[in-house]
Amino acid sequence: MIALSVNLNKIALIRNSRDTRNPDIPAHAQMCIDAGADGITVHPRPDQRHIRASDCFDLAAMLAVEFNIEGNPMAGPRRSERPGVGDYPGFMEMVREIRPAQCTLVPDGDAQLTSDHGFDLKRDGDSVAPLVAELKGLGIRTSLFMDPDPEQIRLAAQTGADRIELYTESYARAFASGRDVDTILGQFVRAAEVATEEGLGLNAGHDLDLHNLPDFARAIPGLLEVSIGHALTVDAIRIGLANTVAAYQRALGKH
Ligand SMILES: CC(=O)[C@@H](O)[C@H](O)COP(=O)(O)O
Ligand SMILES: NCC(=O)COP(=O)(O)O
Repeated sequence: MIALSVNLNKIALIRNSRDTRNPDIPAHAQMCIDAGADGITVHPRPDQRHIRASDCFDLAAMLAVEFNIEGNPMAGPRRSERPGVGDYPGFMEMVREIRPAQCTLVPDGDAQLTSDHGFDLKRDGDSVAPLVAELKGLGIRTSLFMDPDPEQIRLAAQTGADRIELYTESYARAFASGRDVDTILGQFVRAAEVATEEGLGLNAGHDLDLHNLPDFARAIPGLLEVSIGHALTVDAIRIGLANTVAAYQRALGKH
């Protein structure tokens, strides 16, 4: 069965628009879990635009499901610019202390609007591999955010990573446009096959939604987990959180 890990970034974005604890991130996580979510994902960025370091510690203290923390392993400490908000301690510093079930390394720069590319391990493999080794040494399942590029995925296996997360925006865009869907989906099927050949577990995420998820879930061999936040949050506003989580579980083939 493919696990659904709900990403809480956009809930935190709403919370940050006021000096408030509403929505309360741990309480919202619990509602997702009560509605059937298999895990919780957050992406604490250095500017703390949405998920803050404090949210990660609050969630770690209460979650009874898998906790997946995503982020750039090279992101160092950053002083908070907002009164009452603690500083960002650095991504690896935070993960070392929290030791989540899974850590997904994402090569995001500070100026990016959102995650928009996977690792280039031809260039960065030598710097990523020691970080993977350290995280695995801490008992943390380690995943790398990757484009559906077989050569890069083979390099991901050489870093010692446990899993990769396929960056699915190209599929989501093709699905929305109706153009080249089979070709693009075929790229993801091949990427999944290579991941399995290399002994890598397979996750996927970014811009997945209720429309494009069923075909993706049916087509991709060995898919273990999807992490979904943006579209899921919008759907929850439209049809309610419990209905939304149930709808995404159905879209994954669970009834
Ligand atoms: C890595 C990825 O694709 C998403 O998990 C990421 O968390 C999206 O970040 P934003 O929610 O900041 O757009
Ligand atoms: N890793 C993908 C994720 O956690 C959420 O991405 P999105 O659904 O917000 O695009």
